[in-house]
Amino acid sequence: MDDRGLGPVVNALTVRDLTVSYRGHPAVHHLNGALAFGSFTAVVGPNGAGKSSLLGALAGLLPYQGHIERPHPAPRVAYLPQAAALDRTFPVQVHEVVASGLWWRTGWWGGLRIAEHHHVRDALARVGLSGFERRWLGELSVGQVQRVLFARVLVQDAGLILLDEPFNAVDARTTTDLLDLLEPWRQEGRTLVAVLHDLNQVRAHFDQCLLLARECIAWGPTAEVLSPEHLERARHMARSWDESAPLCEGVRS
Ligand SMILES: Nc1ncnc2c1ncn2[C@@H]1O[C@H](COP(=O)(O)OP(=O)(O)OP(=O)(O)O)[C@@H](O)[C@H]1O
Repeated sequence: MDDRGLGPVVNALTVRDLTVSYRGHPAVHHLNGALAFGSFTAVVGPNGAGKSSLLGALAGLLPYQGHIERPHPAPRVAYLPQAAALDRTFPVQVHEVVASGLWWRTGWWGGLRIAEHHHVRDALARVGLSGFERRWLGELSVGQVQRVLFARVLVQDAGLILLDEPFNAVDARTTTDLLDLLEPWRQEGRTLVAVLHDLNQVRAHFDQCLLLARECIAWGPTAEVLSPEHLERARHMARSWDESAPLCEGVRS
């Protein structure tokens, strides 16, 4: 939650005046706030609100202006991209995708030892894909691919987990199964940020919420953030976006 004026808070991550832009057009404007350790934060907002751009910057994948501050030692970060960003034609097997989440144990070019193979197998079992190790990614359904990506997150054993639309285009049963994986993370004290569109899911599973419409509409306890006034303001902002507007002064791409 936003820590301005609230005194010392131990945060997994703090953003100060964060702006993410593409060719000078800001997708996220001057964002300030923080993620308390162990908090579950949903990022919501209309299409084009900058939610994926924010996660990309937090994951260290996109350039930004402003500051992203992490404690020392910083928690390891796991990032689950939007399914649409994944090339499912890439010839890779399920066990390789999951094992890529073990780089922090093996190094980028390290081979897997027995223990790592067991981690991969156990993670696949937890997401309901026992025996799928040698299947090609391109053979799997959208929901099964999402389970594979969750298995990769599980083996990453990260303190800060970033999920971009993790339940997009997956059926109700898969969503329920994957939502069940989140609750242990709460008990384990992991910090979670997820981009979501289903506000009922947000209310049920996330104590904190950031409502984004390129700028912050509200950031704090979910019940306060998802008020009719805030949601209407976000909708209103989205109607007024002009993709051909002049570049924001001082903003680099
Ligand atoms: N790679 C890119 N190059 C140029 N512009 C981009 C790029 N990615 C996103 N944008 C622009 O940044 C703005 C925010 O996009 P972003 O994908 O972050 O929004 P979002 O809230 O995640 O949207 P959605 O809910 O549709 O996934 C949009 O105007 C989009 O066109």
